Amino acid sequence: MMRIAILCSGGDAPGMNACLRAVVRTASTMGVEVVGVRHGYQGLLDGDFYESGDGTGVMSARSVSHIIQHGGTILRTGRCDEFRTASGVRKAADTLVANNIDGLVVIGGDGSLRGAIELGKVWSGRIVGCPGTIDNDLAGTDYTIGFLTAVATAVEAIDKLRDTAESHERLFLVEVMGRGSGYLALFTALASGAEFACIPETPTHSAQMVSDISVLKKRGKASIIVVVAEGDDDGGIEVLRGELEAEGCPYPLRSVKLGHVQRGGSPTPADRILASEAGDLAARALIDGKSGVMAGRLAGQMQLTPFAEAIAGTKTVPLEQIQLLKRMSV
Ligand SMILES: Nc1ncnc2c1ncn2[C@@H]1O[C@H](COP(=O)(O)OP(=O)(O)OP(=O)(O)O)[C@@H](O)[C@H]1O
Ligand SMILES: O=P(O)(O)OC[C@H]1O[C@](O)(CO)[C@@H](O)[C@@H]1O
Repeated sequence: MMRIAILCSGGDAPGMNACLRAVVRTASTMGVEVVGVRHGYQGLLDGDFYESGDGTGVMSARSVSHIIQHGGTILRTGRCDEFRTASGVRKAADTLVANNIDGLVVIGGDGSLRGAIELGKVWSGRIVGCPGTIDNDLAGTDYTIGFLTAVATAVEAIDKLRDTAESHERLFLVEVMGRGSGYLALFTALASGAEFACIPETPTHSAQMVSDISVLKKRGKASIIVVVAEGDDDGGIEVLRGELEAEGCPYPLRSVKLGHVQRGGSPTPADRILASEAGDLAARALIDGKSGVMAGRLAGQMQLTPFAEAIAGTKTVPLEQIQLLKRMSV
């Protein structure tokens, strides 16, 4: 009987559970045993398996009942420094061999897929990835699992901040996550009606911003929301706040970091469906003999993309949406 393992790695993302459920159920239906690995790659180093009750670590279709709606991951996740070393990767491979594992599904972001590439160099088993990260920084999929939920969470927070901004006639700087990508900031800004998005992909000029903000003030805008990506080139939300103040920003300023709030919570239906489709495709592909590929959805079509292409950094925020935000902020 074929045996595959599954782990979640990197930051948790809403929909990881839905993806896990899909892998377990599709594989079980195809007569393949699924062993859950806890705490990401650290679990491979430690032989830390899902607590199945019988010591096998095997996840049945019932073990993933009613998790589709929950954020986080029942397998736990993690960032593992030892796995970044050659000896760590070797140790992980040894665990897989010792447990007769034929294939591995990795749910995680670009770092997790880099790790999968390294593992594939020393382990003869097959590896398939699913894009689980709120950053949306992987090519080979329009959206990563968790991204749209994180956008929804940030938008909900900004809707509340807008009430205060409007009542006090203030400008709020709101920092969102996204690591080196501006996707989360740009989509959050578009969906919340924010006036500006400061993202790593475009230069942030505080003097120009104050000039634009002053025009909006004259046009009668009571409040301004500026969404700032954590990876913005200007140096972060507090640096930008200081610059806007120094340049004579015509509104009183407040700054809010949304932080890890964006990572948690129940996945949206769109994320649950994407996660289910990706997990199902990953399981079928692995059982079919595929390896070194990530399951994603591009323009409505589920497809497999080689790891190297998925992490190549070729995915850029849509320029037309940057322009759309400008046209909406008048
Ligand atoms: N170059 C690499 N070689 C070996 N392992 C790696 C490499 N890069 C990352 N990893 C492993 O993958 C883990 C997860 O990577 P990382 O922390 O970058 O998160 P991620 O998968 O990009 O997810 P997220 O986008 O949510 O942060 C790392 O902690 C490490 O164990
Ligand atoms: O949870 P940690 O380890 O602090 O990592 C935070 C990072 O993880 C992410 O949430 C997901 O990659 C990034 O947006 C953020 O920069």
